[in-house]
Amino acid sequence: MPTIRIEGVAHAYGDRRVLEHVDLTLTEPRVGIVGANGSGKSTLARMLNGLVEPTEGRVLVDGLDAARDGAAVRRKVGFVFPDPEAQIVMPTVREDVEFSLRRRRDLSDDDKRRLVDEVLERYSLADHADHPAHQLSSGQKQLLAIAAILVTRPDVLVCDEPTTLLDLRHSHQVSRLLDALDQQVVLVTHHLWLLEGWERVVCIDEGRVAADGPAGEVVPFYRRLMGA
Ligand SMILES: Nc1ncnc2c1ncn2[C@@H]1O[C@H](COP(=O)(O)OP(=O)(O)OP(=O)(O)O)[C@@H](O)[C@H]1O
Repeated sequence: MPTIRIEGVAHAYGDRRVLEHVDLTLTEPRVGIVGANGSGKSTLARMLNGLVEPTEGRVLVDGLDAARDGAAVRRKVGFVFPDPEAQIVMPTVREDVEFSLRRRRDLSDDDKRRLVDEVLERYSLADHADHPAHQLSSGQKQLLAIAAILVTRPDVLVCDEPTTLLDLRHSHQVSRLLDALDQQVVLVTHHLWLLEGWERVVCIDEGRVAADGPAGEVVPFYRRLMGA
Protein backbone atom coordinates (compact mmCIF):
# COMPACT_ATOMS: atom_id res chain seq x y z
CA MET A 1 0.00 0.00 0.00
CA PRO A 2 1.15 3.57 -0.54
CA THR A 3 2.19 5.66 2.46
CA ILE A 4 0.49 9.02 2.91
CA ARG A 5 2.22 11.30 5.40
CA ILE A 6 0.40 14.39 6.60
CA GLU A 7 3.01 16.36 8.52
CA GLY A 8 2.17 19.35 10.71
CA VAL A 9 -0.59 20.44 8.38
CA ALA A 10 -2.67 23.56 8.90
CA HIS A 11 -4.93 25.35 6.45
CA ALA A 12 -6.58 28.74 6.32
CA TYR A 13 -8.97 30.17 3.73
CA GLY A 14 -8.02 33.85 4.04
CA ASP A 15 -8.10 34.58 7.78
CA ARG A 16 -10.24 31.57 8.57
CA ARG A 17 -8.19 28.66 9.92
CA VAL A 18 -9.96 25.40 9.15
CA LEU A 19 -7.25 22.78 9.90
CA GLU A 20 -4.65 22.81 12.71
CA HIS A 21 -1.83 20.45 13.73
CA VAL A 22 -2.82 17.50 11.59
CA ASP A 23 -0.21 14.72 11.73
CA LEU A 24 -1.21 11.39 10.24
CA THR A 25 0.55 8.50 8.54
CA LEU A 26 -1.92 6.52 6.48
CA THR A 27 -0.78 3.09 5.28
CA GLU A 28 -3.98 1.08 5.70
CA PRO A 29 -5.87 -0.12 2.61
CA ARG A 30 -9.07 1.54 3.89
CA VAL A 31 -9.12 4.88 5.68
CA GLY A 32 -12.36 6.66 6.60
CA ILE A 33 -12.63 10.34 7.48
CA VAL A 34 -15.66 11.49 9.49
CA GLY A 35 -16.63 14.74 11.15
CA ALA A 36 -19.34 17.37 11.39
CA ASN A 37 -20.23 19.67 8.49
CA GLY A 38 -17.50 22.25 8.06
CA SER A 39 -14.99 20.40 10.27
CA GLY A 40 -12.36 20.38 7.49
CA LYS A 41 -12.69 16.89 5.97
CA SER A 42 -12.93 17.95 2.32
CA THR A 43 -10.06 20.38 2.75
CA LEU A 44 -7.91 17.57 4.13
CA ALA A 45 -9.01 15.13 1.40
CA ARG A 46 -8.24 17.67 -1.33
CA MET A 47 -4.72 18.06 0.01
CA LEU A 48 -4.02 14.40 -0.70
CA ASN A 49 -3.70 15.07 -4.41
CA GLY A 50 -2.69 18.71 -4.31
CA LEU A 51 -6.10 20.23 -5.11
CA VAL A 52 -5.63 22.33 -1.96
CA GLU A 53 -2.18 23.28 -0.70
CA PRO A 54 -1.56 23.37 3.05
CA THR A 55 -0.69 26.79 4.44
CA GLU A 56 1.60 25.01 6.93
CA GLY A 57 3.20 21.58 6.84
CA ARG A 58 3.20 19.15 3.94
CA VAL A 59 1.51 16.08 2.52
CA LEU A 60 3.72 13.35 1.08
CA VAL A 61 2.45 10.43 -0.99
CA ASP A 62 5.16 7.79 -1.22
CA GLY A 63 7.66 10.59 -0.59
CA LEU A 64 6.24 12.93 -3.25
CA ASP A 65 5.09 16.34 -2.01
CA ALA A 66 1.47 16.84 -3.09
CA ALA A 67 1.94 20.62 -3.41
CA ARG A 68 5.38 20.64 -5.10
CA ASP A 69 5.07 17.48 -7.22
CA GLY A 70 1.37 17.95 -7.98
CA ALA A 71 1.33 16.31 -11.41
CA ALA A 72 3.16 13.18 -10.20
CA VAL A 73 0.94 12.93 -7.13
CA ARG A 74 -2.22 13.30 -9.21
CA ARG A 75 -1.09 10.34 -11.32
CA LYS A 76 -0.92 8.29 -8.11
CA VAL A 77 -3.99 9.65 -6.34
CA GLY A 78 -7.40 9.74 -8.02
CA PHE A 79 -10.10 12.00 -6.59
CA VAL A 80 -13.85 11.41 -6.73
CA PHE A 81 -16.12 14.40 -6.00
CA PRO A 82 -19.55 14.23 -4.33
CA ASP A 83 -21.33 15.33 -7.52
CA PRO A 84 -20.40 13.23 -10.57
CA GLU A 85 -21.82 15.95 -12.87
CA ALA A 86 -18.76 18.01 -11.95
CA GLN A 87 -16.50 15.23 -13.16
CA ILE A 88 -18.18 14.07 -16.37
CA VAL A 89 -16.69 16.07 -19.24
CA MET A 90 -17.40 14.20 -22.47
CA PRO A 91 -20.68 13.56 -24.32
CA THR A 92 -20.80 9.76 -24.17
CA VAL A 93 -19.95 7.25 -21.47
CA ARG A 94 -17.12 5.66 -23.49
CA GLU A 95 -15.64 9.03 -24.50
CA ASP A 96 -15.67 10.17 -20.91
CA VAL A 97 -13.63 7.17 -19.74
CA GLU A 98 -11.32 7.45 -22.79
CA PHE A 99 -10.70 11.11 -21.98
CA SER A 100 -8.85 10.07 -18.79
CA LEU A 101 -6.23 8.29 -20.93
CA ARG A 102 -5.70 11.14 -23.42
CA ARG A 103 -2.19 11.93 -22.16
CA ARG A 104 -0.99 8.32 -21.96
CA ARG A 105 1.49 8.23 -24.83
CA ASP A 106 2.85 4.95 -23.45
CA LEU A 107 -0.39 3.18 -24.44
CA SER A 108 -1.44 2.23 -27.97
CA ASP A 109 -5.01 2.92 -29.15
CA ASP A 110 -5.69 -0.82 -28.78
CA ASP A 111 -4.40 -0.81 -25.18
CA LYS A 112 -6.60 2.18 -24.39
CA ARG A 113 -9.67 0.54 -25.95
CA ARG A 114 -9.02 -2.63 -23.93
CA LEU A 115 -8.64 -0.71 -20.64
CA VAL A 116 -11.79 1.31 -21.32
CA ASP A 117 -13.80 -1.81 -22.25
CA GLU A 118 -12.57 -3.51 -19.09
CA VAL A 119 -13.78 -0.79 -16.70
CA LEU A 120 -17.06 -0.28 -18.58
CA GLU A 121 -17.71 -4.01 -18.23
CA ARG A 122 -16.63 -4.16 -14.58
CA TYR A 123 -18.90 -1.28 -13.54
CA SER A 124 -21.96 -2.40 -15.54
CA LEU A 125 -21.64 0.49 -17.99
CA ALA A 126 -20.85 -1.51 -21.14
CA ASP A 127 -24.50 -1.46 -22.31
CA HIS A 128 -24.47 2.32 -22.00
CA ALA A 129 -21.09 2.87 -23.64
CA ASP A 130 -22.46 4.98 -26.51
CA HIS A 131 -25.24 6.69 -24.55
CA PRO A 132 -25.06 10.35 -23.53
CA ALA A 133 -23.34 10.42 -20.13
CA HIS A 134 -25.72 13.04 -18.78
CA GLN A 135 -28.71 10.76 -19.37
CA LEU A 136 -27.45 8.13 -16.93
CA SER A 137 -29.11 7.77 -13.53
CA SER A 138 -27.35 9.46 -10.58
CA GLY A 139 -25.97 6.10 -9.45
CA GLN A 140 -24.67 5.26 -12.90
CA LYS A 141 -23.12 8.72 -13.20
CA GLN A 142 -21.22 8.18 -9.96
CA LEU A 143 -20.06 4.76 -11.23
CA LEU A 144 -18.93 6.46 -14.46
CA ALA A 145 -17.05 9.17 -12.55
CA ILE A 146 -15.28 6.46 -10.52
CA ALA A 147 -14.63 4.31 -13.61
CA ALA A 148 -13.08 7.31 -15.38
CA ILE A 149 -10.63 7.63 -12.48
CA LEU A 150 -9.95 3.92 -12.05
CA VAL A 151 -9.10 3.44 -15.74
CA THR A 152 -5.91 5.39 -15.00
CA ARG A 153 -5.03 2.77 -12.32
CA PRO A 154 -4.19 5.13 -9.46
CA ASP A 155 -2.51 3.73 -6.33
CA VAL A 156 -4.92 5.63 -4.09
CA LEU A 157 -8.56 6.57 -4.56
CA VAL A 158 -9.77 9.52 -2.48
CA CYS A 159 -13.57 9.78 -2.43
CA ASP A 160 -15.30 12.83 -0.99
CA GLU A 161 -18.85 11.81 0.00
CA PRO A 162 -19.38 9.69 -3.12
CA THR A 163 -22.79 8.42 -1.96
CA THR A 164 -24.29 11.73 -0.85
CA LEU A 165 -26.55 12.05 -3.89
CA LEU A 166 -27.39 8.36 -4.19
CA ASP A 167 -30.28 6.21 -3.01
CA LEU A 168 -29.58 3.24 -0.80
CA ARG A 169 -29.31 0.74 -3.67
CA HIS A 170 -26.77 2.82 -5.58
CA SER A 171 -24.91 3.62 -2.34
CA HIS A 172 -24.55 -0.12 -1.75
CA GLN A 173 -23.30 -0.50 -5.31
CA VAL A 174 -20.59 2.12 -4.72
CA SER A 175 -19.78 0.52 -1.35
CA ARG A 176 -19.27 -2.89 -3.00
CA LEU A 177 -17.15 -1.25 -5.70
CA LEU A 178 -14.90 0.37 -3.09
CA ASP A 179 -14.68 -2.86 -1.06
CA ALA A 180 -13.50 -4.78 -4.13
CA LEU A 181 -10.66 -2.40 -5.04
CA ASP A 182 -7.02 -3.44 -4.69
CA GLN A 183 -6.06 0.21 -4.26
CA GLN A 184 -5.83 2.19 -1.06
CA VAL A 185 -9.13 4.02 -0.49
CA VAL A 186 -9.54 7.20 1.56
CA LEU A 187 -13.24 7.87 2.03
CA VAL A 188 -14.83 11.01 3.46
CA THR A 189 -18.40 10.19 4.39
CA HIS A 190 -21.42 10.93 6.58
CA HIS A 191 -22.76 7.44 5.73
CA LEU A 192 -21.16 5.65 8.66
CA TRP A 193 -22.36 2.20 7.59
CA LEU A 194 -19.90 2.39 4.67
CA LEU A 195 -17.04 2.20 7.19
CA GLU A 196 -18.16 -0.95 8.99
CA GLY A 197 -15.10 -3.10 9.75
CA TRP A 198 -12.61 -0.55 8.39
CA GLU A 199 -9.22 -0.70 10.08
CA ARG A 200 -8.68 3.06 10.24
CA VAL A 201 -11.09 5.92 10.72
CA VAL A 202 -10.05 9.48 11.54
CA CYS A 203 -12.55 11.83 13.16
CA ILE A 204 -11.96 15.54 12.51
CA ASP A 205 -13.54 18.03 14.87
CA GLU A 206 -13.15 21.77 14.31
CA GLY A 207 -10.08 21.25 12.17
CA ARG A 208 -8.24 18.89 14.52
CA VAL A 209 -7.92 15.13 14.77
CA ALA A 210 -10.30 14.21 17.59
CA ALA A 211 -10.06 10.42 17.28
CA ASP A 212 -8.03 8.00 15.22
CA GLY A 213 -8.35 4.20 15.26
CA PRO A 214 -10.43 1.33 13.97
CA ALA A 215 -14.04 2.01 12.89
CA GLY A 216 -15.28 0.00 15.89
CA GLU A 217 -13.82 2.66 18.22
CA VAL A 218 -13.95 5.86 16.22
CA VAL A 219 -17.50 5.58 14.82
CA PRO A 220 -19.07 5.25 18.34
CA PHE A 221 -16.84 8.16 19.49
CA TYR A 222 -18.12 10.29 16.61
CA ARG A 223 -21.75 9.34 17.34
CA ARG A 224 -21.26 10.42 20.97
CA LEU A 225 -19.58 13.65 19.82
CA MET A 226 -22.61 14.40 17.64
CA GLY A 227 -25.01 13.48 20.44
CA ALA A 228 -26.48 10.76 18.22
N1 LIG B 1 -12.80 27.56 -0.99
C1 LIG B 1 -13.13 27.97 0.24
N2 LIG B 1 -13.04 29.26 0.60
C2 LIG B 1 -13.38 29.69 1.84
N3 LIG B 1 -13.80 28.87 2.82
C3 LIG B 1 -13.91 27.57 2.52
C4 LIG B 1 -13.59 27.04 1.22
N4 LIG B 1 -13.80 25.71 1.24
C5 LIG B 1 -14.22 25.41 2.49
N5 LIG B 1 -14.29 26.52 3.25
C6 LIG B 1 -14.67 26.58 4.67
O1 LIG B 1 -13.76 25.77 5.39
C7 LIG B 1 -14.43 25.04 6.41
C8 LIG B 1 -14.14 23.56 6.23
O2 LIG B 1 -14.75 23.14 5.02
P1 LIG B 1 -14.66 21.64 4.47
O3 LIG B 1 -15.42 21.63 3.17
O4 LIG B 1 -13.26 21.21 4.47
O5 LIG B 1 -15.47 20.88 5.60
P2 LIG B 1 -16.16 19.45 5.58
O6 LIG B 1 -15.85 18.82 6.89
O7 LIG B 1 -15.80 18.70 4.35
O8 LIG B 1 -17.72 19.82 5.54
P3 LIG B 1 -18.99 19.04 4.93
O9 LIG B 1 -19.20 17.82 5.76
O10 LIG B 1 -20.09 20.04 5.11
O11 LIG B 1 -18.70 18.75 3.48
C9 LIG B 1 -15.90 25.41 6.31
O12 LIG B 1 -16.19 26.39 7.26
C10 LIG B 1 -16.05 25.96 4.91
O13 LIG B 1 -17.06 26.92 4.86
